Amino acid sequence: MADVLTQDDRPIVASEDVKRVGVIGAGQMGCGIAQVLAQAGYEVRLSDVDQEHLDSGLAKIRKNLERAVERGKLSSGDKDAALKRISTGLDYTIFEDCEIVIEAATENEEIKRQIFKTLVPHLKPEAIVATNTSSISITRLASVTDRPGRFMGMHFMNPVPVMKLVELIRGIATEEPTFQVVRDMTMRLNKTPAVAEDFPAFIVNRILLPMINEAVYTLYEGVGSVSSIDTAMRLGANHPMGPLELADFIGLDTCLAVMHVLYDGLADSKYRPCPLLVKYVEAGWVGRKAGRGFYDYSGDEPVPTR
Ligand SMILES: CC(=O)CC(=O)SCCNC(=O)CCNC(=O)[C@H](O)C(C)(C)COP(=O)(O)OP(=O)(O)OC[C@H]1O[C@@H](n2cnc3c(N)ncnc32)[C@H](O)[C@@H]1OP(=O)(O)O
Ligand SMILES: NC(=O)C1=CN([C@@H]2O[C@H](COP(=O)(O)OP(=O)(O)OC[C@H]3O[C@@H](n4cnc5c(N)ncnc54)[C@H](OP(=O)(O)O)[C@@H]3O)[C@@H](O)[C@H]2O)C=CC1
Repeated sequence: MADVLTQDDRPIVASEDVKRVGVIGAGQMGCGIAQVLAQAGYEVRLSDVDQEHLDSGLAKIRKNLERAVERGKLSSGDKDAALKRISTGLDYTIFEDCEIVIEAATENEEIKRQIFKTLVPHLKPEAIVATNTSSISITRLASVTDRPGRFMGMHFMNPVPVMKLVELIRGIATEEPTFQVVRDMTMRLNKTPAVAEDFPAFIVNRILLPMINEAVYTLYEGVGSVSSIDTAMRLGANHPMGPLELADFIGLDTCLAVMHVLYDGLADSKYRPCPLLVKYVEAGWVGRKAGRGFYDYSGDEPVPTR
């Protein structure tokens, strides 16, 4: 532990002392984050509310690493070592020895607030808490913890092992040493940080999600079909995925949650979630992870639903 005192007079962990990192939520993001942490040499503690999610998450990480070995990007020994560094558990006692815990559970403020309240009594006093939220106020989330100075946003992009960016967001109370430690960790993960202020949806999603929402309006108003909209944006704007394909990839529940945060937080009607997006989420058609969104994923190839 470094001998650095900050506003709340407790020593804060130093970058070189960060060895054990917790991840809360074994969904697509939590598993991706756990994978890149383990590959970078951190001991990872991964938790979720559901043992099945932990089992399927670990299987997904194993598959990703095996694919990297097959493609000659990773040695078999490094794959085994990375897998060995990940342990799992259903309760927060697994985080007692962690220097940093990254929350990557469902994009729902109430769920996240509950997680942080339950989590902090289990942490070392000097531990840092980060959230991978796509949109929610870092300052508000920090305020439910006993350590707003040791709290910040660390927003990875999906798929985590491939995407180079991590948005770093300070809340109003985030202390500089916290920021430095999280930035150093971002670099060790071989990612590029971009600093964003604590405004609804930060930078990437402030720009990307209204574009996706507009694509859903374009579908809703019959301007184009699912495949024509996606083809238009892939070939016409050189996007690697069409906006509806990307929405399914992100999760329509997450897309809708981000639009709500933009609409509520910025009080501007241009962020109104498209009613068709709302309907798909209400139907449980939340994208790839549910087997159905703007595409149906039950067959060999995704089939457009409209
Ligand atoms: C919502 C938020 O809060 C913020 C966000 O994340 S917004 C979403 C941001 N992400 C994007 O915009 C992604 C857009 N899509 C893409 O960039 C690309 O389609 C893609 C990288 C996902 C796939 O690329 P592709 O060229 O079509 O596919 P493919 O050739 O199969 O894969 C390229 C590499 O990515 C890897 N990859 C693809 N999907 C992956 C996944 N889900 N997990 C891990 N690795 C993956 C592949 O293994 C492959 O690796 P190698 O080069 O080492 O072999
Ligand atoms: N999807 C994306 O492209 C991106 C998402 N993010 C953010 O990352 C976070 C996670 O998103 P993503 O991985 O896509 O979502 P997923 O739906 O894939 O995963 C969320 C996981 O969290 C679990 N969970 C729910 N409540 C709790 C809890 N109290 N404690 C622990 N785990 C819990 C869920 O379980 P169950 O399903 O049983 O509820 C699920 O396994 C969100 O904040 C999202 O905004 C950030 C960048 C990109």
